[in-house]
Amino acid sequence: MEANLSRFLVGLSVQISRSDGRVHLATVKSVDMVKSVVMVEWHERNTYRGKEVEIHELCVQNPELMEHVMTITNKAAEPTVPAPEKKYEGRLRSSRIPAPPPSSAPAVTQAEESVVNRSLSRQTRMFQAPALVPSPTTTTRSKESLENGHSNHHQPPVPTHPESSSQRKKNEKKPAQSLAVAREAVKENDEPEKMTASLKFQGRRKSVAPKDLNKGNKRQSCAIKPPDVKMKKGKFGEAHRPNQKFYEMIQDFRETLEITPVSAAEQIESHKICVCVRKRPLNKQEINRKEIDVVSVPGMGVLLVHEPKQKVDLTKYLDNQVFHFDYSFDEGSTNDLVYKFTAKPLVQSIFEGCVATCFAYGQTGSGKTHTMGGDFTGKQQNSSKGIYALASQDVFSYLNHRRYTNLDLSVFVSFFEIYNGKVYDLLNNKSKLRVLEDDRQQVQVVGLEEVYVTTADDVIKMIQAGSSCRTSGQTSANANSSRSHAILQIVLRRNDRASTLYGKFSLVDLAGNERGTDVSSNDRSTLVETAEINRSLLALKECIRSLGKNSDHIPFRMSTLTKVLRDSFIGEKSRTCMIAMVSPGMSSCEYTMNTLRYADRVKELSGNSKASEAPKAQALIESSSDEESVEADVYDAISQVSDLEEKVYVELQRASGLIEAMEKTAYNIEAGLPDLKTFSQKLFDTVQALQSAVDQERAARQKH
Ligand SMILES: Nc1ncnc2c1ncn2[C@@H]1O[C@H](COP(=O)(O)OP(=O)(O)OP(=O)(O)O)[C@@H](O)[C@H]1O
Repeated sequence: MEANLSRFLVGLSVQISRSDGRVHLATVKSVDMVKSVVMVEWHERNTYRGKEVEIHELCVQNPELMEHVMTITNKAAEPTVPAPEKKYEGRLRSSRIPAPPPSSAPAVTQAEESVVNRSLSRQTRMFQAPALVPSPTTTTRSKESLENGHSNHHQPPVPTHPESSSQRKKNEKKPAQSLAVAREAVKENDEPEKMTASLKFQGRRKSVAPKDLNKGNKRQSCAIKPPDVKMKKGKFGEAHRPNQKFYEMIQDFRETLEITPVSAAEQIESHKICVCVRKRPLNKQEINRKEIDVVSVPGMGVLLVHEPKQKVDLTKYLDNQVFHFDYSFDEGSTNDLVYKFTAKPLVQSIFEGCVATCFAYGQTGSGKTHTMGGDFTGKQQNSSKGIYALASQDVFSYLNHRRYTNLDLSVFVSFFEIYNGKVYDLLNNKSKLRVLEDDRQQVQVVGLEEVYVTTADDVIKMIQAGSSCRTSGQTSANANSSRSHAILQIVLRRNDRASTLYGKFSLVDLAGNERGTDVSSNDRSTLVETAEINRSLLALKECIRSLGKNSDHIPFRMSTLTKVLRDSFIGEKSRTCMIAMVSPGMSSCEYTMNTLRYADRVKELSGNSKASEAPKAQALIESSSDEESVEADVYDAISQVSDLEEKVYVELQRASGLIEAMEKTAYNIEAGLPDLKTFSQKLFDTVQALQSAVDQERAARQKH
């Protein structure tokens, strides 16, 4: 039967429907009766793409086929099932995803095999399983990625285009292009002229607004009709993956993206303020929960969030938000690669006398500690693989470099944390320290241990000791790591009598921002903790923005964090880098958006960054339409309102703390009132007695 059906169907040109709603022609390449599907292929954007289509779905789409298929199916007398078509196994929808090697497949029954193939295919698309034999294009990319510092088993999910290298060269010349490519993808279904218009908008962040999705034909393809109209059945059924529809929409979207990951060979640009974003891979729990990955990193500083949304009429759609930073690192990027473009240039800057600061920002579990402190093998952290250690190694390389030896410098290290506005020394049994400011506005952390070090190993040992102290201390204090800021400072001092400060590098693992706007908790300590974190993160943002504006007013007194880092925000010699970490899962989408908005605001004024240059340059070339500039204005206004909201929120929290303190005082006064009354009565009695004694004395004198 399959042979007949194959003979009939293979090579036929048929209509297929995409999960984004498009219907177009494709050629049938093979038939798989076990799965009751056909594999179709079509040409799109200079490459061949593939997809599995269920036979019944094919018949619905191509009614003229129905009769023939029925005839052949009914005629099938022999129930023997030939070996399933292997050609496209593991490729599922994209013809560019590699197939698994036959030898690696375990011996399974046909039914099992079908299930195995399906789940493999699913994973392949998400995580590019390492066991798969790569196709020629993917092999090139894998090698290239490895060389570029991308770990093999975390290859980005979107395969490369055969023309990507030439395209990449083009992109290298035009940094803004990647954003354009992403936007093009966002609008892939627009008519060409609309698409051209859409590319003109080069704002920093762009939301493909849901309001537009169902306006006439415009971007209608991004929306899924409700089930009672005409809905494509999920390949694995909604029950198997809770958000199958969104998953398919995102996968289809990704097929249109061109990937240009950060390459280790790329030129590193020096920035006064550099803002990057790093996406971690889905973790085991998220994979077990069948969470979908809603973040795409096409590279060239671009990151997309596919925010799943649903209208009141149950229409599902993606609100695709585009963000543009100085660098965007995908889930395959190693700490080495991230380090190279973020902290490494800052290490060199401290040998030029700069005050450098590198921040890791993001929600709990997004990878801040992984990036700063080193990756984990089980529960063991490999401290030599984090930015702390990599920076320390480079500090000693530079120190011994002939270019800097005549500076006659020594290296000192301190490691402390800020929890609830208080500073604790992690190199001195977590002793509590005071922060003082002198007449010249110099801030001192009184008694902070500053240890002289001679090798990177010394620093790594101190990081390990400090981190363990931090963890155990927090357990006893009932606070977890994400609720405190940890700061490692590497200080260069001249070997003169005064041990003059020459350069300083602060590496900061910030408190998680995940509960930044959570006001549902009534627990007072949580509220105070949250208010403190909010205040410090808000203060940090304001200070970096002031640095970007070259403003004289740096609001560093707003929080202990910004107080102790005051030097970082002042003057020509300041260098700052923020790495915003994001978790890719759909359940983290809101936090991811908060993180990206925050980073976006930090970056906004960093005039020397690629991120802000791209739109400016583009604006010179293309005059944006009224609609676009209104959109940009609205976005700016929203950002300002959200900043104000944050400030109001912080002030409210502070006010509520003050009210509470006043209430406490009032209560104490009230509690002390009876005593006060008794005391005043006694005083009154004493005064009376004294008065009468005085009167008696006076009367006695008069008698005399
Ligand atoms: N880029 C990455 N690649 C692989 N695994 C990662 C990556 N980033 C984070 N992880 C893993 O995710 C988990 C959480 O990461 P991590 O502890 O660094 O998060 P965090 O943001 O520091 O959280 P917290 O604020 O709670 O301290 C760890 O098991 C870590 O190994």
